[in-house]
Amino acid sequence: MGLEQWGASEQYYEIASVHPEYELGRVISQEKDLFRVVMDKEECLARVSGKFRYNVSAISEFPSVGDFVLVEYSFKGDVAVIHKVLPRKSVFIRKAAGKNCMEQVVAANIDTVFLCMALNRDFNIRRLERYLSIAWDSGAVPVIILTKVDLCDDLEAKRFEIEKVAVGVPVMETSGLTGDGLQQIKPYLQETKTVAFIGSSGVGKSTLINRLLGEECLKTNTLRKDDKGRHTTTHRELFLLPNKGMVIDTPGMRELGMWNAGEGIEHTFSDIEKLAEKCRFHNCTHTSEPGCAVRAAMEEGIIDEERLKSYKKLKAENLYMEEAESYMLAKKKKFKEIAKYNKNNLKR
Ligand SMILES: Nc1nc2c(ncn2[C@@H]2O[C@H](COP(=O)(O)OP(=O)(O)OP(=O)(O)O)[C@@H](O)[C@H]2O)c(=O)[nH]1
Ligand SMILES: [Zn+2]
Repeated sequence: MGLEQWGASEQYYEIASVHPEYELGRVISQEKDLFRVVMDKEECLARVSGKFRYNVSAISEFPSVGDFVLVEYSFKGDVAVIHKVLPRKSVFIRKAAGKNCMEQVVAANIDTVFLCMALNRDFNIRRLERYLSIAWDSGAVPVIILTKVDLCDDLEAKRFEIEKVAVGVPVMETSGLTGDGLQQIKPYLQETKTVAFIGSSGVGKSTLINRLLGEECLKTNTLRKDDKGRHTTTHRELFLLPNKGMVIDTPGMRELGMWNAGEGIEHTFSDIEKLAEKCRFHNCTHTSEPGCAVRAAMEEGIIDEERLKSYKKLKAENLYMEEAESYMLAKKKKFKEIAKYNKNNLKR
């Protein structure tokens, strides 16, 4: 079975066979510059090679949880060396938190991305549009998981709001407390498939995963717990569900900034995009131009004003980051940023 149970396909083995000096592996967790990698028969800790570090031209090129990599591995206990990250079939990227112009890979090679939002105060349709945009851009298939259904007393109203923004996306109502709705998640947990749980801190991602692990009869629960028996996710980690694929748990995110997610935004707001084709000016900003089909639709109540605002905001933010990045690349500042990232990551 080996690495196949961790999702390694024929294609990855083929690429690896060109480099017999290296072993194929998958990154299952990361702490600073140290990666835990599973291989066909063994597991090891690994760092990227100096050459890799030197040649990298974007921070997103560094290995991340879910990545398939080629490692140089000799003895158990030794820190192995990562030489290559294999092409990703999907990657969920956000702008790293803070004022910098850096991207952060949240998870790679995922099949389904569970966008988790709690049905209590965390509920925020505008944030969901943001998550959906990045998810559609990632190449993974988004599914919306509404959590803490036991705490919700206006389910109908919330369902109605979700329906307006999540066309064509499956929506599940769940409770990690009562176990409600868990059955709907199960069809996505399949051998060789990887799912990731993404959402704000405290929405109940780990509670759901714990339940899923429990119901899969995992004998030793590998999720770490703090002294209160509570689990707080501090870093991303990929878990194997026996015969039922893989799960990536991610720490809760406060900010989810756009990073080259233009196509995802277009997909998420395809209703507005379609209307925009009918605007008189092809570069219409849908603010005050005559013959604007988008504003007309808004005035008729077909499009929510808040949704239009959200669309414009995400587009502007995305464009700003794209421009900032090309400016940094042109001024070679991007490389300084990578060097700084390298330095910070090597500090222990
Ligand atoms: N009422 C209720 N509480 C829940 C439910 N799921 C989780 N909780 C509680 O919400 C808190 C946060 O749950 P976690 O599973 O740690 O949340 P998380 O999304 O993994 O949080 P981070 O690890 O910080 O990202 C805990 O106190 C849970 O007991 C639920 O369905 N209903
Ligand atoms: Zn317009």
